[in-house]
Amino acid sequence: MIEFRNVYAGYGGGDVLQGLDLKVEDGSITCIVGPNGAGKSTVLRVLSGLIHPRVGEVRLGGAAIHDKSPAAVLAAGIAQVPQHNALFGNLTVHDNMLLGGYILRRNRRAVRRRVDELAEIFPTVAERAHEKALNLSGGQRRIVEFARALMTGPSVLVLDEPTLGLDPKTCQAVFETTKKINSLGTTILMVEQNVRFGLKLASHGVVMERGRALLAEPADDLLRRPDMGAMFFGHGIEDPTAAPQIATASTDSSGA
Ligand SMILES: Nc1ncnc2c1ncn2[C@@H]1O[C@H](COP(=O)(O)OP(=O)(O)OP(=O)(O)O)[C@@H](O)[C@H]1O
Repeated sequence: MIEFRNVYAGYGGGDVLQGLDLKVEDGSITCIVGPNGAGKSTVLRVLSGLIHPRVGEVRLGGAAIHDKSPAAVLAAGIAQVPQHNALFGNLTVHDNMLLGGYILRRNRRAVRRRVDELAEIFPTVAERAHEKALNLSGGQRRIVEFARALMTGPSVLVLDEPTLGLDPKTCQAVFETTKKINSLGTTILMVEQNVRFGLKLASHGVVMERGRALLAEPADDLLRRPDMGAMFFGHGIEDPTAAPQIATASTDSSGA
């Protein structure tokens, strides 16, 4: 479990996080939503060791991580998928994957074995292995970015606004890839502007406002709250212009 306890943190001009308490259960997909400036991205920066809290603690599996460097946080098992365009376009998919592994390990054989494992899970990694990354479609690129972030074998994957600027088809690839990664045992913590997308994908939802967690509930319950859209986002969260339609096999067959 990841736990933020009474965290105050910011950028020098005052605290953005104002006594944040937050729990991310093992095995969950936890999505943080909230208005602009609520401090959502700051939570991720604190977690990844880019900012250290002025007050409070962040724990992973009971061990304090709030004073660690980004490299140490990665080594502890928390990996982040950059927002987008994170691949080296002129390198092949395979070489991009290798680079993801060399960050932590110099053992070439172990790194190659890990690429093979991930290529079994994500067919794109195998099928496009020798293609330059810049020749992939948006959805394929996202899949490779996610797969590469798994090269270090993290227990937690962090996604910062994974649908930002993406077309609906690529959003669908993000949706399915995230579900797959989670079903294989990786905990996901994400921040998402697209509230409907994020809460449909997540098992747990957290609503942040002014640097604190206002609500923390099962994501389905948050989605059903009639006051959510009006209270925090200025529009109904079922507004089709506010979110792409995400098709899931079990709940929705209307297509993306
Ligand atoms: N690098 C920075 N230096 C100084 N202030 C920052 C920096 N990054 C963010 N802030 C400020 O911290 C506050 C919270 O920003 P943060 O990015 O965490 O919010 P957010 O909830 O993710 O919002 P958004 O959806 O707009 O990204 C904002 O007032 C923002 O201006």
